[in-house]
Amino acid sequence: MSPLTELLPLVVSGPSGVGKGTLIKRLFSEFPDNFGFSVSHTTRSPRPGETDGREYHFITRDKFTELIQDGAFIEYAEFSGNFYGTSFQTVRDVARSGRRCVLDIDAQGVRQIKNTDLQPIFVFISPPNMTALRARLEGRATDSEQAIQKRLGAALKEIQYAREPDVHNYIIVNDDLDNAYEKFKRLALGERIAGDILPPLDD
Ligand SMILES: Nc1ncnc2c1ncn2[C@@H]1O[C@H](COP(=O)(O)OP(=O)(O)OP(=O)(O)O)[C@@H](O)[C@H]1O
Repeated sequence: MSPLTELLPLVVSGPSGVGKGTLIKRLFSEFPDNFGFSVSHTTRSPRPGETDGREYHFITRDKFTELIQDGAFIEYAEFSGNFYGTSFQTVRDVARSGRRCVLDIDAQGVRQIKNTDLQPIFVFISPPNMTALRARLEGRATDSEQAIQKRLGAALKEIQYAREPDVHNYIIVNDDLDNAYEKFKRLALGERIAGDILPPLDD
């Protein structure tokens, strides 16, 4: 197994509610010294309890635009009026601290990363089916029914993109959480794992 410091960044993507955050959180709590999260930049205001540099780097719109012009971002996007982006510098800082960088990124971001010279490992976290995905979004109780509908629509697009050849190096189906975590952990630690196959989402 190669030392973690030599490992390429790990890009984790998958539909909202599939359990990316859950898997990443568990990995970080089991291996607090081995992994580093890439903290994104955003123009949105901090929510109560959020600290600059921890959840996000909070910056102004002018500064964000300046960074875009400087080519500072690996990927960026605008959601409901705010910009969010991952800078090359953030990923480099994590690597310099001797940790493997883990990025939680949507399909649009995956497309953008593919146009850079960063050559990460791409892992797609898939729901076992759409019914389970809806149940998780409802169970999390952070979204209105309308927002859940929107997330499910976006999920179908994420999954369609994941079906295209050569987009992801690995697929992990998050059905039973412990099983999925075991695979995710081994992959993150640099082992070669037998990935799963994308399930048909026809229910
Ligand atoms: N294997 C699983 N079985 C059942 N529930 C799960 C499983 N994995 C995660 N969950 C639950 O599903 C909900 C969504 O998980 P989580 O917030 O980690 O998703 P996410 O992919 O990070 O979403 P987002 O992209 O919106 O941040 C949480 O309530 C979590 O506890």
